[in-house]
Amino acid sequence: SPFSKRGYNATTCKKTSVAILGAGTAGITAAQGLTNNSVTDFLIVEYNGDIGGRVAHTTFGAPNQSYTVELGANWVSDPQLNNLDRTLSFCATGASNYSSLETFNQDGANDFTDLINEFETDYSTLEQDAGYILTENLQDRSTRSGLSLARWKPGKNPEAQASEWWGWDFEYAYPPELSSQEFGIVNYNTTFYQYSDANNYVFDSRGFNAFIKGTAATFLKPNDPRLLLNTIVTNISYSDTGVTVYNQDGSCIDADYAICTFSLGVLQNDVVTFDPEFPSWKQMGIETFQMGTYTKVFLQFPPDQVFWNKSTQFFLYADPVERGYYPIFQSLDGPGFLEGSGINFVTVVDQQSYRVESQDDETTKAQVMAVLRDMFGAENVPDPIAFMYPRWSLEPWAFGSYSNWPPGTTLEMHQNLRANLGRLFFAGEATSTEYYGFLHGAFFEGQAVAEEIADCIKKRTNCSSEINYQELHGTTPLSEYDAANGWDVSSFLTYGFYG
Ligand SMILES: Cc1cc2nc3c(=O)[nH]c(=O)nc-3n(C[C@H](O)[C@H](O)[C@H](O)COP(=O)(O)OP(=O)(O)OC[C@H]3O[C@@H](n4cnc5c(N)ncnc54)[C@H](O)[C@@H]3O)c2cc1C
Repeated sequence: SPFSKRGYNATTCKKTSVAILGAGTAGITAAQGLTNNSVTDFLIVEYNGDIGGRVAHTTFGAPNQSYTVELGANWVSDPQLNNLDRTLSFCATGASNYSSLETFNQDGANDFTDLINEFETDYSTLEQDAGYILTENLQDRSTRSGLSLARWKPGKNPEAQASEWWGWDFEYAYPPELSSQEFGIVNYNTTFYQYSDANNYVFDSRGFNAFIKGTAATFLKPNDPRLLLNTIVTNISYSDTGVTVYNQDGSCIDADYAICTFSLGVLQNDVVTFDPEFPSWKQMGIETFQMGTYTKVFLQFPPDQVFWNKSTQFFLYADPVERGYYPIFQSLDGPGFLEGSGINFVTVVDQQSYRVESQDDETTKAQVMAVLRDMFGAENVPDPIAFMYPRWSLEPWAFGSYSNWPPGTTLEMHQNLRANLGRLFFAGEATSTEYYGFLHGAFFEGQAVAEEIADCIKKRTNCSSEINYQELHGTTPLSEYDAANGWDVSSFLTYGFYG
């Protein structure tokens, strides 16, 4: 038997009907879904001391000038806001205006909005081609080749690269060469065309996860014994009749069913062992999808010495050497946001994130300050009074920020990531076919799995297995674009250019 199980005595395991592993968005909506279906015998097991997962915030700023800032998820679109939960509507948000943008290079202000416009025109062709790929069931390709076919060729032009980063990497946390054209476009369109292209930036002093806590409070009492915080799962044994969960503190849980909501990063890093080992179709699903990293580096300047235009939201920087080197600064000290805060933050993704997250604060601060002084003039930029950033790629309960769909990867492969193994089910942002990466992806997946399990419990029958593919094919037949494969949109023909 696996090492991690040595010393456990099965008779002392806590017994429950459903073990929910993780108290992030998917875990909490799963518990809500069970409750709504009269299944109240569940245990939620969470690594951290609080619920919320990757919707996480902290207090940032100099003494007496501190504010709540979001380390993880930050944006939510308007109708989504109401869809998710009513408590969300009371979160303070500001509308992000992506036209409120100034562009820079190493010599200061430099207007390259013509390149951004050019990218947007070619992106429309990319979208249209993605529609053909999907509806004609053609072979997928990378967004890089899709963009090249649409005549977008940034080459080594730093301003063109920055325009492209702003239009692609900023959303997916991966460059175009590592992203699927077909599903990347699906992902964007199902969110921003289906819901709304209004993207609201949350800056609520309670933190964005107030909505998850608000949701949890509708069915969990204060200190509810069903919520096991600070409990680290190390091994999960599963079969067609039940699941046993072993924790680092020596405790264990015997459950009829379990829902694993751990991030793709956690699954890929082998920090939790599964018994029996995953079959190859499952392992392939896990290893094929990608866990991205997106890092927000926060700076606070003396509020009376703010050196940027306070009516502008975004400041895009084109580095002459490295693509994606401190590319986007975002002001929180502006109308509708944290006015008077002096806070500005810069976002990096992918390889730049890994570099920033593995170096110390002082090194990163010196690099960011050098960029800001190139952009705004050394004489105008004072030293920051506060500096901080999270290290998502190193968090043992996340190992990254959110998932991405690689080029040439079929819906069948994604279904393998979603599908259950006996009584062990999976939910989270990465298992969402349309909304992977997004908070609402996790939200819907948690709910859907809960409904499925509640149904099995009520009918007193074994859950039938979710579909999986032992043999992967080059493409996915159109007939498989259905609910059984996680494809819930009524018709993709109504989106984008086919609308
Ligand atoms: C920097 C960043 C920016 C983002 N921006 C946005 C955005 O603007 N808009 C948007 O919609 N989405 C955004 N996201 C994505 C969004 O945060 C996620 O999609 C969503 O929060 C994922 O929820 P989940 O329930 O799937 O996973 P999680 O929130 O990761 O929940 C899983 C839970 O499992 C727990 N866990 C892990 N391992 C163990 C273990 N061994 N034992 C016990 N518990 C464990 C974790 O602690 C966690 O609480 C962003 C994410 C990051 C990190």
